[in-house]
Amino acid sequence: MKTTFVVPDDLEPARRADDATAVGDVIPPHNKRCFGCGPDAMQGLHLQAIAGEGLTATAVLEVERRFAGGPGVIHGGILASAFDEMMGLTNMLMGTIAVTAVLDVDYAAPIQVGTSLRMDARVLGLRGRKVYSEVVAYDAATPGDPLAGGHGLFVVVDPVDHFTRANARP
Ligand SMILES: CCCCCCCCCCCCCC(=O)SCCNC(=O)CCNC(=O)[C@H](O)C(C)(C)COP(=O)(O)OP(=O)(O)OC[C@H]1O[C@@H](n2cnc3c(N)ncnc32)[C@H](O)[C@@H]1OP(=O)(O)O
Repeated sequence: MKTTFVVPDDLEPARRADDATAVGDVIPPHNKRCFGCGPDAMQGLHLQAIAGEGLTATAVLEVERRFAGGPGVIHGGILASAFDEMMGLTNMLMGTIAVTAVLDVDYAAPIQVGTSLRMDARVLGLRGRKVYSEVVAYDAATPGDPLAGGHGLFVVVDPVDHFTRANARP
């Protein structure tokens, strides 16, 4: 995979919360109306990320026709949304809330509508409030070389303070 995103080589280790979603269970949606994971987001992705060992999670995105960009292939923004959500949900296994500051996507190959896309995400480590995460996507039916990959820099926030301030803006 190619990327210009720089992951510091001296990250602090991140730790799974004691009360994190059990391995094999679906990480609960953080907001029922979330475009990425919310069951009530009618036009959303409805991602269900299964918690893995440590700070990892996996989900499958059915690449529906409504997700098309170019003819027959996924829209780049939809893939970016799915990657953002996958890393955001995986970060929640730490028991903290972190919002995206930087999102980097490597669109290595076209992803066809009608296929199933497996996404494997993991937290790479921390630097103070900064969380570095990555995600890699494969064709779920014929795994081989990754079709795309992503990195994110997330910042841990106090969710009440963050979203109260965000919603108070005129
Ligand atoms: C109530 C429960 C609700 C639960 C909801 C769960 C939702 C979440 C689920 C997830 C859903 C999916 C996810 C979504 O979709 S989240 C939605 C999309 N993201 C946002 O809306 C975030 C908007 N941005 C902000 O609110 C602020 O800018 C944040 C909070 C990110 C930082 O502002 P804050 O004032 O707090 O902190 P700081 O500015 O001191 O920065 C802190 C550190 O970070 C470094 N830095 C910052 N930006 C950048 C950058 N661009 N490049 C490189 N570095 C950057 C900065 O240098 C500093 O580093 P250092 O100097 O310490 O080394």
